[in-house]
Amino acid sequence: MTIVLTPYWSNGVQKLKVAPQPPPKPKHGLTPPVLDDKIHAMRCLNQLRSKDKNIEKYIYLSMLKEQDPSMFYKLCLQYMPEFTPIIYTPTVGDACLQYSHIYRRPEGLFISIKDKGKIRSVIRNWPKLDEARISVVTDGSRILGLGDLGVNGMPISIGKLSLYIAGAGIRPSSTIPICLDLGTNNQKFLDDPLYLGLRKERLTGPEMTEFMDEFMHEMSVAFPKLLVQFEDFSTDNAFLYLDRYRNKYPVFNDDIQGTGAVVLSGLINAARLSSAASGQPITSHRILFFGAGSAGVGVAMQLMSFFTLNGLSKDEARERIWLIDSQGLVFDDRGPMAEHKKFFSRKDYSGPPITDILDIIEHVKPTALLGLSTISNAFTADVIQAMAALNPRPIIFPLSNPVRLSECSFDDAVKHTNGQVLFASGSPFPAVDYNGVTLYPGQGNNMYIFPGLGLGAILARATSVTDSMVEASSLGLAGALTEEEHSMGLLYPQVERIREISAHIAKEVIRAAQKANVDRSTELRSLNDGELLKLVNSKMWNP
Ligand SMILES: O=C([O-])CC(=O)C(=O)O
Ligand SMILES: [Mg+2]
Repeated sequence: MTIVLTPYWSNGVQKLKVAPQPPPKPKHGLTPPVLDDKIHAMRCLNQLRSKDKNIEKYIYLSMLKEQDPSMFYKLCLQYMPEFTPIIYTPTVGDACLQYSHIYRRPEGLFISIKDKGKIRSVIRNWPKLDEARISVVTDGSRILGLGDLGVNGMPISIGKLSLYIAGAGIRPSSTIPICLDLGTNNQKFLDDPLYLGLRKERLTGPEMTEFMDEFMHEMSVAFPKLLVQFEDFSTDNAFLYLDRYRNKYPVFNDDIQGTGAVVLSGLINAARLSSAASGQPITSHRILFFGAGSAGVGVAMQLMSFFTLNGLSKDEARERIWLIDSQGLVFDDRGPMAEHKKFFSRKDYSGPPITDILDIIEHVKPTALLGLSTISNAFTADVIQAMAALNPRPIIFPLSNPVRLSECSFDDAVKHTNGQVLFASGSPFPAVDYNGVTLYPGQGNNMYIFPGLGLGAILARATSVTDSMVEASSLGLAGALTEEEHSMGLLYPQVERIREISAHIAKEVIRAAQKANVDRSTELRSLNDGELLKLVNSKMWNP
């Protein structure tokens, strides 16, 4: 069947597909005599590759994106494994650290605490109100593992949205990077004359919540079709805002839910291989988290469904998970603790605190060790060997970003497990040759999830992003591996296939939205799976 749908980027008035207008051709004589598109792509690539510092590459690509977005996204799609570490993790981390120094021209929307009470008028200054579909919003309070970077957090919103455009075909003009300036507690920035944000201690408490309430309300009024992705808020606020707004507006938190979904997906594929080697049932996995912040607990929550999908009750699932924070194993009798840790705090242990990770491994006997601590090299040779002694194929996921904060390298994980490790990291590591075999690391980064999850939520015009939609994105990703990728021992699909993967995830997310009755594009319900996938693909913008 064919149906005519409102394009997802239109304002709803227009019912037919609108072909975007190509930019006017420059007049004769105003461009060089020979300017071939393919050769120009090579020229751009050569310029990129001639820079020896990654931050220089980042700056070059930012300029290219501004001056020639079509070329930028074309190259980005064609050279995904080369581009993502520059426009995204890990180089985007350096771009954030240095933002106030490398800044050239404004990009995105800045809303500061000084705008409280008049946020509406600031939002109204955004040039493309009708087209907005997705916004990535940060307050810079916990950028990657780099801490409070204040208004220097803007590049993270920009980087995530570049991946929405490249990876899920969201139209560039439909994206809004936002950085909220609520001050910063980063003294180095406060002392820096070049710092671009307010010189003010970071706002907390009721005034901060009032600001956020006003912001979210005005966003929903100005952009009725907008999905909001919260990014890199400090742990407490990440949970607070997700909880506060998730039933009111279409929002999700990438660090809690996106990371949770991507790790669940990798764990599903890793656990199959690990259980095949050990002969133990899938439900017997024991998962130890090193790090109990927003990402750690978000992932732990999502991993519950790994067990419940395999038949365990919620209580049984919770008992398969252990947390380590800065004081060691998290258990009830240890004393007061942050609210978000309580759910997984162990009730079955009441001895003296266990603080050493090796002692905790000895006590828990985990099959999987997940790092979300931002403590570089916390998984020492001893730790990795202890995991290998317990498991024929240990699952080790050092997930902290950027790469220098990773709990261990792929190389070390391979070496200390005699090549048996099932590995995924948050940031990219190179492949390793071990005994004549090339082993590939997984990249358990939420970049596999958020483009497809967002696209699905946008196309379904979901009123909220339900847990079932997030879970669908995760299962969609886990199921997206090809035969060849399985035979290579991969836990995640190859990133070159991002568009295909995002389309598949989006389709699953739309189905989940329909089941949960949160879809407003109800006309999509009558499509069969093939038709729905085709429709998703047809909605993608191509450079
Ligand atoms: O941006 C990334 O690479 C993943 C992420 O959300 C984070 O580390 O906060
Ligand atoms: Mg993040």
